Amino acid sequence: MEKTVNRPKVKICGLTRIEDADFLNEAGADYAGFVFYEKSRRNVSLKKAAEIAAHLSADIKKVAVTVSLEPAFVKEIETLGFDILQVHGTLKTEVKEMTALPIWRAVNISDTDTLEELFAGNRESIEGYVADGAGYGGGKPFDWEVCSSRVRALSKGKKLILAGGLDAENVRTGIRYFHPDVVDVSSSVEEDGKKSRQKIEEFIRKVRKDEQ
Ligand SMILES: O=C(O)c1ccccc1N[C@@H]1O[C@H](COP(=O)(O)O)[C@@H](O)[C@H]1O
Repeated sequence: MEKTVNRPKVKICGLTRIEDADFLNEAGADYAGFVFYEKSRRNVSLKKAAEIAAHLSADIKKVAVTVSLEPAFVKEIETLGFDILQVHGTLKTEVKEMTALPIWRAVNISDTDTLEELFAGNRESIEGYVADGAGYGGGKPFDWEVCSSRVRALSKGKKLILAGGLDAENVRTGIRYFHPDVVDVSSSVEEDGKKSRQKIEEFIRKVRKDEQ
C-alpha cells in the first residue's frame, strides 16, 4: 500500500510550438514554462512565447524561465502577461527590486556539500525555490537521498518546486521524498526533442493517480 502524500501541481517546461499548448490544455497542466536562454535548444523569442501562450487555457500559469535575468528584460516579460519569473544563475538585486511578479529562485544542485549556500540570501524576495539538478534543463536528478530533508528544511515557508530529471517512473518517489508544491518536468516529456502529448499525459496521470 502506497503511503498518502500531497498532490502537487504540475509544471511542463520548455514549450516551443503552438501544439505544445494544446497538449498542456488537454492534459490539464497547472504551469507552462517558456525558456528565455539563448544557449538552450528550447529557447524561444518573446514573440513566439506570446503566440504559444495565447493558446493556453486561462487557468494555466505562465512561467518565464531565465538565467541570470537582466533587468532590461523584466518589463518585456511583464508586458507579455507572464505570471511568474523563474531565475537560474544570479538573481540580480535590480530584478528583485523592480518587479512585483512572484520569483521562483532556481538552485541547480551539483555539489551536495554546498546546498546551504545555494539557498542562502534573497529569501524575503522570493515565492519559491526550484530544486533542480545540475545544468539547465539537463534531465538529471540530484541526489534525493542525501538532499531531501535539507531541501525541505531550507525551503520551509516557501513554495518548493521539484525539478531535475523527473519522469513518469520516478515522480511519485520524488513526491514522497520532498512533498513539493509543484513538480516540474521538461526533458522526459519529449520525443526527438519535441514535447510529446502522450508523455505529458502519462506524467500528469502518474502525479494525480489516486493513492491506493
Ligand atoms: O530547459 C532548458 O533548456 C532550461 C534552460 C535554462 C534554464 C532552465 C532550463 N530548464 C529547466 O530545467 C528544469 C528541469 O528540466 P528537466 O526535466 O530536468 O529537463 C525545469 O525547471 C526547466 O525549467
